[in-house]
Amino acid sequence: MEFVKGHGTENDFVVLPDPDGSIDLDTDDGHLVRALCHRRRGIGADGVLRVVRTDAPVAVAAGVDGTEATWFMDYRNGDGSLAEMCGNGVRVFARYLLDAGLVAPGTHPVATRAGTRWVTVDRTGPVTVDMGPSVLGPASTTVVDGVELTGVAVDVGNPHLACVTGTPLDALDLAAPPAYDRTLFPHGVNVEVLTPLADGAVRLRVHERGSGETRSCGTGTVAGAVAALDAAGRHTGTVTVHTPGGTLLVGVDGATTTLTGPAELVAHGTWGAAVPAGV
Ligand SMILES: N[C@@H](CCC[C@H](N)C(=O)O)C(=O)O
Repeated sequence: MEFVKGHGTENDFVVLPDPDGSIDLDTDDGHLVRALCHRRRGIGADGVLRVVRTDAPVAVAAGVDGTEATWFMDYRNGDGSLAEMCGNGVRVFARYLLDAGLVAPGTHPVATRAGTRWVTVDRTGPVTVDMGPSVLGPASTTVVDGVELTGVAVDVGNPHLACVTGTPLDALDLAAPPAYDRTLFPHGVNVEVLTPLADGAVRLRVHERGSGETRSCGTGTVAGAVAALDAAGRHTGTVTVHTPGGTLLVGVDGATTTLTGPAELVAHGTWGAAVPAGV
């Protein structure tokens, strides 16, 4: 099985070219995905980006909208679970499409479980995705490393709880899944902790549903920017988001949000391993 390894601000992915959608990623609740993403026994990644044609049976069965897009980003978290969207992933996905000669430099639609996203990619430089509108929800609390934090629900196609806090970020242990309101987030949630907006910028860390603490999260970055603006009494603006893995730029206007940052492919190879038990 051919694979490509890529990352966006160190949020890393195994890219699986599978135009016909013939690779079985579903058996045993995503056993193959867990094996690929395992950092000791596999390739190692936060998630898998399967590259599938929108007219392939698995894409049709997933209910993706193939009217505009030729390619479906079938995203899986490192634990094998499905997620609706991945902001860094879709930028790496576009980098792969360009590198593989499947699209030309420019702006292209990519189908995701959260709908179509338009991604602008060139041979070099950052990749920008129109993330669509972010929807602010109610306030809610979480407990991170024994510290109770208040945040705001933000729907970026996938669920987030973004907590703007004065608590020093570096001291927090984000390895364990934070507690959250299961009524508000019945399908789980990604939890961001971030500093208040200062000089147009924030620092942000994240615990991702299905992947644990990651070095960056694109949808989380947008959720954090929207929450930081909201906390500052604003609903539009441009926010520079510093994550442990790098810096992203978020634009928020009345209609949509955009996410800009690096997206790189770093390796390609062949996965030939028998899928190990116990992952
Ligand atoms: N890292 C991604 C988000 C991946 C999905 C997330 N863990 C979820 O389950 O919703 C990003 O860059 O947005």
